[in-house]
Amino acid sequence: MGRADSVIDAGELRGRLPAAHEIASLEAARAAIDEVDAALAVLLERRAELAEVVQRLKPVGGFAGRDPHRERQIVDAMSRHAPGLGPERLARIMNAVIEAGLESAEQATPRDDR
Ligand SMILES: O=C(O)C(=O)C[C@]1(C(=O)O)C=C[C@@H](O)C=C1
Repeated sequence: MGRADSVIDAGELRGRLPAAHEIASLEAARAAIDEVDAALAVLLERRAELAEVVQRLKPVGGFAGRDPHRERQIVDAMSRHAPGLGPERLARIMNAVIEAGLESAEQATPRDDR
């Protein structure tokens, strides 16, 4: 499902992650969560770095240049990989992720036009 030149194939990643239904103890479930969260942290940080680049390239970056259409596209695309979570929850999660990225970009490269 990933692009040919993609370094992260979402389908392949799903297969390598701990399978929830195979976990029976609290300790094992928390250990699996810790593992997933470590990967999530790496991905979230990289995503914020990429979003920062976008802010520098866009004619109007930061919160002032927020693009609801693009954000809907992101959630729709992600929904296909996370049908169990559902688009509404995913939209709330991604709203927080996007806002954190914009805040982080603002700190890294403060703009004087907002
Ligand atoms: O794609 C953009 O235009 C961005 O600024 C990046 C991004 C994102 O974090 O993905 C951030 C804010 C926009 O509202 C939409 C998407």
